[in-house]
Formats: sequence, structure tokens, C-alpha cells
Amino acid sequence: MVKMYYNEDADLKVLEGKKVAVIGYGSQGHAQAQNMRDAGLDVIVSELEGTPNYEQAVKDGFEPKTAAEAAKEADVIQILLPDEVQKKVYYSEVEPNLEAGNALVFSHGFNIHYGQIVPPADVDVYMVAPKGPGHLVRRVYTEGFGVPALIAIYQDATGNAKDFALAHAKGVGGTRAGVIETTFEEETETDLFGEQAVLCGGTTELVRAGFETLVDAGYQPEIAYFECLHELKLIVDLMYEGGIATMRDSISDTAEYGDLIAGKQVINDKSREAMKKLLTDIQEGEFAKQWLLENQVGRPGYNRKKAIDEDHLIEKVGAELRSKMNYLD
Ligand SMILES: NC(=O)C1=CN([C@@H]2O[C@H](COP(=O)(O)OP(=O)(O)OC[C@H]3O[C@@H](n4cnc5c(N)ncnc54)[C@H](OP(=O)(O)O)[C@@H]3O)[C@@H](O)[C@H]2O)C=CC1
Ligand SMILES: CC(=O)[C@](C)(O)C(=O)O
Repeated sequence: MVKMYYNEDADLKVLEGKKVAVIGYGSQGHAQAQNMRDAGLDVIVSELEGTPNYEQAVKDGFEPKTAAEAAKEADVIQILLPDEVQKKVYYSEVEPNLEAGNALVFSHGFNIHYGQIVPPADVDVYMVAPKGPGHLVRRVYTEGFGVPALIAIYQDATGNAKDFALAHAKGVGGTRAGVIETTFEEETETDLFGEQAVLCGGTTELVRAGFETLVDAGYQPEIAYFECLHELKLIVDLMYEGGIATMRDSISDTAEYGDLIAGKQVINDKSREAMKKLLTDIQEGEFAKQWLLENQVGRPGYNRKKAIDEDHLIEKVGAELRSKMNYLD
């Protein structure tokens, strides 16, 4: 059984007297910076002046700096920029301000694993990767809990990188739930695979395909929305709390039989082959190349596909229903 690290395994004192810079105040940045500040760490943030997230950082009580200023001042520099801009900002603003003994921290291994950022040998390089969206990393922390996290040590120049990583994970709330040690390679490749094949790509396509099947067959779009999207959260909540078996205990035997006979017709051998191809493309760097090139040419494919998806009937029906339903506590 894998070793899990909890609060008692991490000592915030190892970061005492150290300034932590969070560069990028977005989904993860706003969450991790506030969580670490609440945990008593000395946190500064960097954000682009004049942007909504800059204003949010000010509203949250920070005085946002440039990435260069933050890197110069801090001992621990956490890069929570979009993966596709990290290389540019790192080499132009962060690296020139690194000092021996600093720590460079990531929450996803993309830029290190695919060789976009090659840090100097005299700094620690580690990862603290919450396994959840940033806004829930903050929400759950304020409720007294934590989102589980991964840590990975890429470079241990000081000999203390793991202690720093565990303390950092404690600061963001990860050790409240549990922390597992991995590698930059394993986190990068599994995270990319998960967000493409299961969490985001696979699930959104499954939801849209189910919705379209019902709507094309003449059923009310609202009914299709309830069945294929809204209820999915409730089903997944049960899986989250107690595994697939717990979810199956709660649904009807009729639904469970349907689950058992239909699942493999939808996610069939062809689907599994497609998943393996996605993983191969990730492992061989094909996805990374495609994503970095897409950004270099202004995201034509991303923008077109995003526009089509955001114009989908399921978005319109969902917005209408969410405006009418009393469901969020
Ligand atoms: N989103 C998530 O839940 C998770 C993300 N991660 C990882 O965390 C990292 C950050 O991702 P995420 O939080 O989603 O990113 P976001 O895009 O949400 O936030 C990045 C922030 O950095 C800002 N920014 C861009 N350029 C600069 C700059 N030059 N100087 C300062 N700030 C800048 C962006 O501003 P603007 O928007 O105006 O460009 C934005 O506010 C990535 O490595 C990601 O893979 C890991 C786990 C989960
Ligand atoms: C939330 C998370 O970990 C994702 C989906 O992999 C991401 O946003 O990068």
C-alpha cells in the first residue's frame, strides 16, 4: 500500500523565515496563496497588473508584484502560471533572480518533464500538485478540510527538498487529506491522460453524446440535461465517498443491471484503444508539442472548438435550468 503523508508528517517550521512567492494568481494561485497565508506562511504573489486576477489578489489582501520582483524577494518560488507561458516568464523574469538554495515549485510537471524549463543545479525543484480544481482547493480549505495532493522531488540541492515539499503541501491543505509522493514524469503523464481521457475530455464528450442522443430522439432537452449532466454529479459524489460499489448500493437494481450490461457497449475496445493512443501521444511528447505549437500560432484550433462547444444546446439548457433551480446550498 502506498505511503500517505498527513499533517503530522509535515513541519511548517522548515519554511519559517522563508518568503514564498506564488507567481500567477489564477485557479491554483489564488487558492494556494491564501491557504498558505492562512497556515501562517509568509506569502507574496505575482500577477499581471490590470487583469481581473490582479484585482482579486488586491481584494484578497495581497500586493501583487511582477514575476521578477517576486522571484528576487522570495526563497521559495512557486510557478502557478498557465503551462504554456511558464517557459517565457521563467527565463525572462524568474531565472535571472534565482539564488543558490532557493526552491522552485510547480503544481504540474509539464515544463520540467518536457524539458521546457531546465533549472540551475543549485536550487531545489519540487512539486506540490493538489488533485483538484483550484477553486475547490480553496473552498475545501476554508471548510477545514483539504484536497489530496502529490509531491515530487526533481532536484534536492539543499538536502531538504522533501521536508520543504511536505511543509508546502501542508500549507495548501494537502496533508489534511493525504499526500502521495510521485515523480514529475508520473504526475505529468497521468494528469494529462486523466484530464483528456476521463475527467474533462472523456466525460464532457460522454455527457454531450448522451444528451444529443436523447434530444435527437425527440425528448425534452431539459429532461436530457437532468439525466446526462445534472445527475452525474450526484452519482460521482457517491463514487467519491465510497467507490463504485457504494454508488451501486444506492442506485436501483434496474440501474445497476443497466450499468453492468451497457457500460462496456459504450466504453468498448475501440474506446480503450483510443485511450491508449492518448497515453502514447502524451508519453512520446506529441501532445506537448501540439499544445505548445497551438499556443505559438494563436490557438486557432482551441478557439474554434471552444466556441463550438460553448454554443452547444446543453450549455443553453443548463444555464436556463440553473437559473430556475434551487439546488446549490
Ligand atoms: N487549474 C487547476 O485546478 C490546476 C492547475 N494545475 C497547474 O497549476 C498551474 C497554474 O494553472 P492554473 O491555476 O489553472 O492557471 P490559471 O490560468 O488559472 O492562472 C494563471 C494566472 O497567471 C497569470 N499570468 C499570466 N502571465 C503572467 C505573468 N507574466 N506574470 C504573472 N501572472 C501571469 C494569468 O493571468 P491571465 O489569466 O490574465 O493571463 C492567471 O491569472 C499550471 O501548471 C497547471 O497545470 C495543477 C492542478 C490543478
Ligand atoms: C484540476 C486538475 O488537476 C486538472 C484538470 O488536471 C487541471 O486543471 O490541470
